[in-house]
Amino acid sequence: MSAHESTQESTREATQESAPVSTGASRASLGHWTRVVVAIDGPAGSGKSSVSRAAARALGYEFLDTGAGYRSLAWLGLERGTDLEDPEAVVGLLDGFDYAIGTDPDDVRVRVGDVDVTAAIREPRVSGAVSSIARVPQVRVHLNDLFRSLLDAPGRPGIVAEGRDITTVVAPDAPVRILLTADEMARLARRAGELDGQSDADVARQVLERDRRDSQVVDFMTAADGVLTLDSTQLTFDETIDAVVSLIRAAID
Ligand SMILES: Nc1ncnc2c1ncn2[C@@H]1O[C@H](COP(=O)(O)OP(=O)(O)OP(=O)(O)O)[C@@H](O)[C@H]1O
Ligand SMILES: Nc1ccn([C@@H]2O[C@H](COP(=O)(O)O)[C@@H](O)[C@H]2O)c(=O)n1
Repeated sequence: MSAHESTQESTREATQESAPVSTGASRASLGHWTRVVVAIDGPAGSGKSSVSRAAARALGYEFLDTGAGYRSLAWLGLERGTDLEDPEAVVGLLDGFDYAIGTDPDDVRVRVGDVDVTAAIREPRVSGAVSSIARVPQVRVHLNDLFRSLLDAPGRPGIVAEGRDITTVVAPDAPVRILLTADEMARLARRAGELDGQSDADVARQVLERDRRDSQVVDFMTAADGVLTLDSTQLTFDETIDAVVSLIRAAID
């Protein structure tokens, strides 16, 4: 049985459960983690961010959007007029990079220095530039250290972290690891019309190009050993949230 099939099976079983929310972790070992760490990866538009956030809310967990860290560094580079194709110049941005992100799923404001960049980091100019800084190894090491410290920080009994390499690099030993996928047409349809001022064709080009560049650095299209695959192509948004919550409950109850 492939990882994909076995996960669909476990998703089906888990979705049928109606167990109450549990914040304990009796079945899955937390390992060195101080709380339940849920790692979710996937390509652009798969629903990682919105689904992870809603799942965290449903479970009373925190939520960590790791892409916001990369986007914020790209935003800083654009503000300073840095050549983002020059790895040395990009590494220079890390010196004194004063970054903060909220992990309350109801308050995910993002700050760089004194500037609230929550909205700015979603602008197309940032989406178009972010892959250039994400390919610099020193950037990844720096941000991964930061992400790990947030995952292990005191707070709620669990945290859902989403990105591209959370299941494989940031927290390969997380008690729950999920690859959230959806086929290309579904992902593009979900993204279509989301970004003001851009045609659907431009949005599609941007999403596919970002995936192409990002997948040269980390593999987020296939599940690593032990990672559950959840294909949301045929699921509604609410069904996807339910499936993710059920997978988490099944793993920790
Ligand atoms: N199962 C689903 N069915 C329909 N729409 C969905 C589903 N999952 C997510 N969406 C919608 O798809 C859009 C993209 O979702 P989201 O921003 O969470 O994706 P993402 O994987 O985090 O993308 P990116 O990596 O580009 O930030 C959102 O409008 C979200 O509401
Ligand atoms: N774990 C991660 C998360 C993100 N990236 C890079 O950041 C970009 C923006 O991420 P979104 O989730 O907000 O779309 C993404 O395109 C990657 O370049 C990453 O490398 N690793």
